[in-house]
Amino acid sequence: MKHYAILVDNTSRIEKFITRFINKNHEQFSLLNNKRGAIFSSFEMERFINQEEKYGINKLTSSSQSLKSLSSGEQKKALLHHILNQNPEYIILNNPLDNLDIQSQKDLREILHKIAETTILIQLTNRLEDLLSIPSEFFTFKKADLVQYKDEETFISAHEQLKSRIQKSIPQPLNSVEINSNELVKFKEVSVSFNNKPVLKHINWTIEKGEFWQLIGPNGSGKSTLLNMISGDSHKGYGQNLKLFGIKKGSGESVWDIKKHIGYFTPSLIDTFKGNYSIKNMVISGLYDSIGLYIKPSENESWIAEEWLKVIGLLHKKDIYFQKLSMGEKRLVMVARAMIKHPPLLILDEPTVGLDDFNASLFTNLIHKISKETNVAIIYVSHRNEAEINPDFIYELIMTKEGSTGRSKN
Ligand SMILES: Nc1ncnc2c1ncn2[C@@H]1O[C@H](COP(=O)(O)OP(=O)(O)OP(=O)(O)O)[C@@H](O)[C@H]1O
Repeated sequence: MKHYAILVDNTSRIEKFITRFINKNHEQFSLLNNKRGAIFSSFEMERFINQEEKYGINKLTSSSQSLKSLSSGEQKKALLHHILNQNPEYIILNNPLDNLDIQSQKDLREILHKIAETTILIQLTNRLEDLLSIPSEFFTFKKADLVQYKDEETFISAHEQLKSRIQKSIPQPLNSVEINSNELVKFKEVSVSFNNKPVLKHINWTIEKGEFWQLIGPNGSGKSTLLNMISGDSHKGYGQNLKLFGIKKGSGESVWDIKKHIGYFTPSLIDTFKGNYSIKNMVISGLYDSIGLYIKPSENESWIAEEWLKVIGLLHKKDIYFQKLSMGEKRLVMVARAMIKHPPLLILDEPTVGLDDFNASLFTNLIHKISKETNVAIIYVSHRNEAEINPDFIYELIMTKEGSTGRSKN
């Protein structure tokens, strides 16, 4: 049985490619047109979440917890379970390993190996390191062009060196944000549960100025829950022994007081910027923590935004609408926007998910430079060990039945 690997990048029209399978009019894969297929993809997950929100139908789990509130890894596992139950004749796997913890990645590779005996697998991946060992046919799909390689060796050697570097130094801020406390975040004996399900147990974690932390832990261990308590998006931080920038959470500060000290980026944040904003104005809006820019920027603000655009290599596109950029370019702009004021704390939640090798190397090189050239503290969450990411410390969540406990490591 033949299996297929297709290397995609951030220019690939993946949705269109997949739609052809759904509509059963794929010229290159016409042998699948009369077979029953399934799609393991974040697009498909979004479809199930929308269905639940609009019609209250949850086809993926039997639990009362909403699909949307499942962690990203839990969502993927629920979708996989649903697909396998349907015994499809072929499965399209769109970046199947993204969002999964290390053990779950291993488990998924094994499961796919087993079902490959009876099910045709078509793996779309934007990271070469994620290639499954099963495929016998190798392609690239860039923009809308599908190109086949004669064998695996030719395919791998054609794509190994996709790396990029940022040459310019990180610009200094126009004004520095003053914080009196050296301790930016301090969790002391913090425990959290959702509907009586314990998630975090006795968390003690202190982040000081300028420190670079990677937060790790299995799917569902509470990483995003911890970050949401810091960034102000979760009420779970109130009534707890949690200090942010030297002030106890819940002692009268507004969400905006906290947000102005934090730069935050997670890929889903991009969806909140739907208006027609030029990328230069997008970067400037980071000075105001606003979505869109409602004032005429000063000369200095305009200058510093252009300095940032030079760093990320997009000055020539400064007047282009953000919506028109590629996925990799959008993420660089979002980091420039988060960093323009040099917030004391930069939070990055699975920032490279969905990026191709070239854009992931550019993105992680930018994070590396920020950590070396500024005094901004960073919390970085990822299941991948990206080459450029060298944190000073690791905070690891270890799952137990009573909730995850945490430990710090250098
Ligand atoms: N609003 C909610 N209601 C119920 N349970 C929730 C809610 N939000 C989160 N949870 C649960 O809390 C646990 C921790 O979720 P969280 O998203 O913090 O995990 P995570 O470590 O970020 O996981 P992943 O690596 O998969 O992204 C999960 O089991 C999740 O289902």
